[in-house]
Amino acid sequence: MSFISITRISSGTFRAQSKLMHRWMQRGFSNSHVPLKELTDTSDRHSFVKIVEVGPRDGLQNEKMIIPTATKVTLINNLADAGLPVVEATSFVSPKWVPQMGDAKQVMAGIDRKLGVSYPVLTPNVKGLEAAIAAGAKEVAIFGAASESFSQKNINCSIAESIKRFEQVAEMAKNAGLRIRGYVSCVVGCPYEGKVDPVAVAAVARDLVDLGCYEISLGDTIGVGRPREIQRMVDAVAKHISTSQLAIHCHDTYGQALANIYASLEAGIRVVDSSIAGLGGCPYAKGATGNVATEDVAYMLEGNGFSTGTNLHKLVNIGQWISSELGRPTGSRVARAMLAKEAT
Ligand SMILES: CC(C)(COP(=O)([O-])OP(=O)([O-])OC[C@H]1O[C@@H](n2cnc3c(N)ncnc32)[C@H](O)[C@@H]1OP(=O)([O-])[O-])[C@@H](O)C(=O)NCCC(=O)NCCSC(=O)C[C@@](C)(O)CC(=O)[O-]
Repeated sequence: MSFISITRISSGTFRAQSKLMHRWMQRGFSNSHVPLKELTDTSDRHSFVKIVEVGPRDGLQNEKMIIPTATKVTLINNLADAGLPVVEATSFVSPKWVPQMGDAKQVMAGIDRKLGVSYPVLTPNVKGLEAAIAAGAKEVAIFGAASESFSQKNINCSIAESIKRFEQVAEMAKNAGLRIRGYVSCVVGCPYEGKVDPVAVAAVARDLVDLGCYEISLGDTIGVGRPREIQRMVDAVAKHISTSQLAIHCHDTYGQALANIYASLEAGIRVVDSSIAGLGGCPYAKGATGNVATEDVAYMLEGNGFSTGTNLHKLVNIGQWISSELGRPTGSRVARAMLAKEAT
């Protein structure tokens, strides 16, 4: 298992980290359990962590009140301006299933496409893919699950059927020159089946890579995971897929998200999904709360020797704005703390 993506760090950093790895291996530790402090405590402390902002899609999809398209467009543009390299914009799913995403085409037509920023969209089937291509999407995401019941509830088919369906979507997407990201939901727990076997997660993740996904986002959909479970799960997946191709996607239902992200960093992951102001929840995962807040992730990473390319003050303001549009306080603890400090 590789502990860090060679492509994302300088060769000097890599050499320094390789030495550290070697030292730790000699002391009988596996490479996934080298203390993060030592991994990042090198001459070049700033290894980059890519934050994938999922607020406009995952964050808003569960909102009951239909949000104006113009608000969604402003949100996406502002998030890109705050330095986020990836802003998941919307999903081309059935509006009968997820009414909030019914304006996907209009959202894609309204946003500015900032150079260097990716705006992926979810496409569960060929119909969704065709609509996404027509709307000018350059990157799509297919989304499966490691739990049969969740797969049925979320996309109305079994895991095996979903992979078959995605085969066609992926083939068409590749032919159209699109990048494909893959999601695996319920990587530690399922709202219908309870605990999920890491082996099942690895199998779906491997299938998605075989279909051509460049990155697999491992989703703790209902936020039940704890650091050791997350680390065990990542280790199981990493037996089949390099950690340089993995992302972690944590919901914060039990308040474990940041700890789980930290555990994923220790396991070698360098891509983190998050949602501005902690918005979110999956319509087919009852009781699950929002994603981990982007502001909280950026604060933690930047304070631990990683760079994210984001502007925390801008993120806090955006989170505050969208939360007020939705009529609720921000779910970001960092934002609350910073705003309280500013107010004094
Ligand atoms: C997959 C389907 C479509 C199957 O749904 P189905 O009912 O089996 O599909 P169907 O092919 O029988 O079609 C039913 C109707 O939907 C239409 N339809 C069919 N497809 C589309 C489409 N793409 N766009 C627009 N319309 C569509 C289709 O045309 C038809 O319309 P009708 O003839 O009845 O008027 C449905 O189950 C669906 O849309 N599911 C999406 C659910 C969803 O979006 N869930 C949230 C995202 S996943 C998530 O949040 C987890 C994640 C990724 O964040 C990671 C994590 O946290 O774990």
